[in-house]
Amino acid sequence: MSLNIAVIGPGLVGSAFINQVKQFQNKKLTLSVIATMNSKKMTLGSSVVDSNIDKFIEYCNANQPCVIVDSTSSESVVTHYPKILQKLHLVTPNKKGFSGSIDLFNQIKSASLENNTFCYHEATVGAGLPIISTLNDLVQTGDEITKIEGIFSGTLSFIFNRFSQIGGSNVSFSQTVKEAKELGYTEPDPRDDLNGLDVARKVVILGRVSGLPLSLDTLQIENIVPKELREADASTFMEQLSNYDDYFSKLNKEALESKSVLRYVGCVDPNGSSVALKKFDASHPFASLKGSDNIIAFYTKRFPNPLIVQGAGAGAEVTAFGMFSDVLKIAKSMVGPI
Ligand SMILES: NC(=O)C1=CN([C@@H]2O[C@H](COP(=O)(O)OP(=O)(O)OC[C@H]3O[C@@H](n4cnc5c(N)ncnc54)[C@H](OP(=O)(O)O)[C@@H]3O)[C@@H](O)[C@H]2O)C=CC1
Ligand SMILES: N[C@@H](CC=O)C(=O)O
Ligand code: NA
Repeated sequence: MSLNIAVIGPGLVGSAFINQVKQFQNKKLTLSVIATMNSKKMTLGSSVVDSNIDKFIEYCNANQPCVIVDSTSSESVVTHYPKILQKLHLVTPNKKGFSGSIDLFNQIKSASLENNTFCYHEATVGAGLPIISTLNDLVQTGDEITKIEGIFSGTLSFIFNRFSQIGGSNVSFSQTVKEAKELGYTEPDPRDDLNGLDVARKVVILGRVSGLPLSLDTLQIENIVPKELREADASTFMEQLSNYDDYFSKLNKEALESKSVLRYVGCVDPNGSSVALKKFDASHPFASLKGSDNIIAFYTKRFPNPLIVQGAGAGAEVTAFGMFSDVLKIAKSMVGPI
């Protein structure tokens, strides 16, 4: 059996995904990347033309079975999901469609259910870590979620694991942000991580998957981008962030004096969800996290001692893995075990 794949946004993550797919070999299943599209050009088979998402979808509809992989962070591409899901499957690491308007979220769910097309978005939370699939399994088997708490940002995990550690660190805050960007952990503009919005989107997604009608408008979100740099262009922001190193060093010093470290955490809680920079005692599991690891604790009726998932939560390869494993789930539903 052959499954076609069409990639919107062959950027950092999208290219890693395409490379992983190209290496796939299996006797029962062939995967072919038949089309790609960025904001300017699209390749449909062997022809290269100006980008037009309606034509891209038409081409995919004519080349079934097909999965569209949206690897952009575009607000406009996600508005096409209900249309895509009329005839095609969808896999995406793009958080916008599931954390923006609740109407769009519901339309996406309905389009998938009514047309029997799959819509998988594992990589929207914790990159390739099995977070969405675990949550869906818990909910669909009848467990009750009481709280989900964790470090959901690979970028903020990396930054605070490096910058705020017991025993001290000799790296500045701005330097850790630069490193996180160079390592491919950040959003295209790192302020989308530092302002808490990326974590907030993940909290909203987990809330909605667990049945809570969370929204970005009502969630409490702590923005740690210095006020003066919030409107600056992206390169000015990166250049001037070092002017605020002393501010972050002072916050860190205060935490270390009370034998605590700083960690940026998200919490899904029916009694009040939040996204904030908090102090954690050196003995807390969040305090000993390494690299860009995420740690997510699911507290449920069945798991009063939380079910914990931990591991690399950002980076092109692990994100592409999450997308690829979603594509393989779709393929296996068609071809059986592989
Ligand atoms: N980096 C990570 O660790 C993780 C990333 N993600 C998510 O993965 C997604 C991709 O991230 P990343 O690869 O780093 O981003 P990049 O900026 O590297 O790539 C984005 C791609 O999308 C294309 N694009 C943007 N807008 C449009 C549009 N309207 N139509 C068609 N193509 C468009 C860009 O093309 P052009 O060059 O023409 O603009 C580019 O090819 C994001 O949603 C991100 O949140 C999720 C989990 C982890
Ligand atoms: N910028 C995000 C990427 C994954 O969603 C992060 O740092 O976690
Ligand atoms: Na995930």
